Amino acid sequence: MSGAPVEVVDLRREYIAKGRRRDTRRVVALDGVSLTVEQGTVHGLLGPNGAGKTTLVKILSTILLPTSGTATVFGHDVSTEPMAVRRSIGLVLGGDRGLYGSLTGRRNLEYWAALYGLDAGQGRRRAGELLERLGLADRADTRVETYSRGMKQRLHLARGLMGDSRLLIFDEPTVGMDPVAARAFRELVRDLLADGRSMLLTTHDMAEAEQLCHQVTLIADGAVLATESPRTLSGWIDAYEYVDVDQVPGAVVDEIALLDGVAEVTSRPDGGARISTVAAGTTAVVLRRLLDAGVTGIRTGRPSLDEVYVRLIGDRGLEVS
Ligand SMILES: Nc1ncnc2c1ncn2[C@@H]1O[C@H](COP(=O)(O)OP(=O)(O)OP(=O)(O)O)[C@@H](O)[C@H]1O
Repeated sequence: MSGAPVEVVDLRREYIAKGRRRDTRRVVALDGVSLTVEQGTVHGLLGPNGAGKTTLVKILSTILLPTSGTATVFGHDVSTEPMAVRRSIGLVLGGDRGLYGSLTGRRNLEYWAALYGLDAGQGRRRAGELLERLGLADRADTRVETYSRGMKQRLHLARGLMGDSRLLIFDEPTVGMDPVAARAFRELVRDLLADGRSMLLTTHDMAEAEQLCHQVTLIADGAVLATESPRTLSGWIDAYEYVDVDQVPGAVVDEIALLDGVAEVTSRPDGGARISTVAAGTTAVVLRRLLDAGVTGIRTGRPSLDEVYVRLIGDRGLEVS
């Protein structure tokens, strides 16, 4: 059966969370998510902590079932054809999950090769190639518990590539990597693309998404805000700035709050304020007004990505429950 590498339609996933006094609470981790990963592309899932990224990855890798909606991998439904889905994907999780610390890197890979159905000779060959490819050859025969975080991350990558899968799913692939390893990862992604593979990766990092992805789905509170090219998204994000002032007269604040491109002014009890701007060029106008009014103690900056998400949700009138 053929189909896009990933097709998700109106996907919902709820968790029943247990409270302290045996009461239960329903947590909606995904709420009507739809997205498509096109053949031969890298698709990013970008969102703050708790957005639902890992839940989506787990559903696509058949670790979790959806509450409702559908998800298919190359046309195979994750709920009804999990074995076919598993054969098509290579999953790369981060951290210590799934690594055997008391075994060497090479033994870990050979073990997974057997799970992927490779015979011993093929497994040894493939493990050797991947250890070389990922810069782990000189530590291949030492125990994984002695590896740094970045080395473990590279071993995870090797594991995901053991099965020769057409779709690779990476959960926060470069967390813990040093810049050299992160660059090697980007090169690896390019090689995999040239090889005709498709990829889905989760990240908190807009710069990484920009360098790697063809399309990025911005997700917050379990809902899709937008699927765009990374260039468009970073344009939206770059438009957000803020100006912090130590002391500012109320009349000046009121005037600035009415300017086009000023999203919000929050006054602090100590007489200071944060002026949040959203349109390119607005910060310069705000600074001029402040200087004209004789205000000193001014600092400008950019909000964190998480703060930008909150603003994007508000500014674009998106209802996220
Ligand atoms: N097993 C669980 N039981 C209850 N709630 C859960 C469970 N797993 C996740 N959640 C909740 O579901 C929501 C989505 O979590 P998820 O881990 O998918 O987000 P995420 O985007 O991957 O976040 P992070 O970047 O922190 O990993 C969060 O509110 C989280 O607290």
